[in-house]
Amino acid sequence: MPAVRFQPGDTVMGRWPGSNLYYEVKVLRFDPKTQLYTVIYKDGTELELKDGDIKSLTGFKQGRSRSRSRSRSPARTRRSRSRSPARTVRRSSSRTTEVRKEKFKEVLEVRLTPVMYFKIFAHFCLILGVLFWLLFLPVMVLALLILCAQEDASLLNFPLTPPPLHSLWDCQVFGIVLLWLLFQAVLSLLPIGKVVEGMPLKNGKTLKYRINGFYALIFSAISVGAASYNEVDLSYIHGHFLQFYTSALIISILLSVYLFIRSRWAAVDDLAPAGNSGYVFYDFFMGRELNPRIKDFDIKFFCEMRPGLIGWVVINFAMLLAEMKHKNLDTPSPAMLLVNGFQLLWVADGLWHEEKLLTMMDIVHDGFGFMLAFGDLAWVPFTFTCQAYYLASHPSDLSAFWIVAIMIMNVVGYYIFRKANSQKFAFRRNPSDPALSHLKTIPTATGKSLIVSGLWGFVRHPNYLGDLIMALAWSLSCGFNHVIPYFYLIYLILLLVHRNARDEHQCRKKYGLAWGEYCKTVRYRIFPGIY
Ligand SMILES: NC(=O)c1ccc[n+]([C@@H]2O[C@H](COP(=O)([O-])OP(=O)(O)OC[C@H]3O[C@@H](n4cnc5c(N)ncnc54)[C@H](OP(=O)(O)O)[C@@H]3O)[C@@H](O)[C@H]2O)c1
Ligand SMILES: CC(C)CCC[C@@H](C)[C@H]1CC[C@H]2C3=C(CC[C@]12C)[C@@]1(C)CC[C@H](O)C(C)(C)[C@@H]1CC3
Repeated sequence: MPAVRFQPGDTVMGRWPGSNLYYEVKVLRFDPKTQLYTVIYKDGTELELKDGDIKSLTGFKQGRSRSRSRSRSPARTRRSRSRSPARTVRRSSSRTTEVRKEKFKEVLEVRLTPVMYFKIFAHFCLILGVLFWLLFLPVMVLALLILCAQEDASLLNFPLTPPPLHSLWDCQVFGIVLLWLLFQAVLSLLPIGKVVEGMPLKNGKTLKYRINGFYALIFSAISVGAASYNEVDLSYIHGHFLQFYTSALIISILLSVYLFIRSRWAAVDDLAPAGNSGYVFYDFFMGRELNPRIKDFDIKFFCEMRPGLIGWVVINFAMLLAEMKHKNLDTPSPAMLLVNGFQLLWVADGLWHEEKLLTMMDIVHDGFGFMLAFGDLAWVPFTFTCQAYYLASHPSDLSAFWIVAIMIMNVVGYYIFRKANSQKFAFRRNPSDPALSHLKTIPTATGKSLIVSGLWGFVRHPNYLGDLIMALAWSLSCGFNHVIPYFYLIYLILLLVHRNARDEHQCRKKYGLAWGEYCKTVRYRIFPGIY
């Protein structure tokens, strides 16, 4: 049994339930049976806290120099936090009521400052913003798909006539999507491929992941090929594309609700840094739990890499067959072949390097909520396929010159993307790797260094640049008749510019002056000479 660290009367720092905020509290007693401390906050609130939620004043002050957000009064920020079911709140005595009245007066006085008005306004905007994205994203994908299928796929055709609701639903399609998810889940659980450890979590532990994405791609390709060979008509996907989207959307909503509900029972250490504000819609959108798992099955890792990504290439193939069928072609058009080939390469590359995803912010930092569930299961397979969907019903006659130019562009983009990602990964794993000894570096106070030559000395995010060059090649394959095939490129520019800002903010915090020096040496973020 662990020793009792604190005695009645000790002043310590207690975590406010469901948040990462600590306040000064007094220990009232310790219950050896439940192993809980009863503590009293300055506003008279009595709570029972676990040992792990209490820090000594000295220990906390040392930690606080790292995190400055924890010294406010709980009464001022209580509305933004949720309560943990594991703990009980007791407020009873008249003394408590008196203290609370006093505190309420103080709170009102504080709230009436312009800063507090601004904060309330900012929170209000945040909730409105999240509600907007929750409704807007699914509708936008639907609009994109409707537009893509129209003979004249011009944006000028807005507003679109929405299809009748019942036409968006098909039980059989829903069943196929469920089967696809199940098939991919079974493949991911097969005892093939190595098992690796993820990055250390807040509590110092690591999770294990089975890396077999590339095998899953091969298995899926063989299964789809066999189905097609046995005259299963894959162009059915093209004919029922809206219904497929609706099914994926419904599943992503159900999954997000499940994730949100189960997060109520998650331990504090399992929660993501963002997504635990106490605002229901915001937390639902961002995701509360960092790595939700059912036994060893990691739901986030699975969704990020499997059903959507592999689904993307299967849908592309279905569009290729649909193009041949509808246009009575013996072979697919060159544009369709380019799009299929380029995107298959991108997906295969991602699955080949699946392990690297474990170090990315999506896995290490972001919670798994509606944004990623919808993103992985609906956004990726139904917007990333938009070029193939477009080509299935719109011609793009490419001259031999264009075909070669586009292929060169994709090769250049892929080279930059792969080389930059692999170089950084190898350098992080072993900075003294002899193969990287030619690279110039800047040391940082954390002990890690930053590469400042080669691709990482050209721009600060060469991997983003490579990705964008490839996206441009994919879009150019569809010609210049409509802007719709450029949707992916526009999305990627916005996403990567935002991601770059987020990443640079983190790096500035992590590396301080060294990051400043890196930015001075390598002036442009993504586009040389422009941004
Ligand atoms: N198609 C899509 O939808 C999509 C969306 C997002 C991302 N992506 C792709 O995913 C790939 C990974 O992107 P990511 O967003 O995870 O960012 P990333 O560029 O792979 O990682 C950024 C991190 O790299 C390290 N770093 C930065 N500059 C460095 C330098 N000069 N030397 C050494 N290390 C340095 C820093 O972390 P540490 O110092 O802590 O190691 C930084 O936080 C990219 O190729 C991107 O294009 C694709
Ligand atoms: C508007 C939204 C709903 C946006 C949703 C975005 C996410 C679906 C993407 C954000 C980062 C993306 C990403 C991959 C998949 C899609 C995202 C999660 C990725 C895992 C695909 C495989 C690649 O090789 C990759 C590892 C580079 C890539 C990383 C980023």
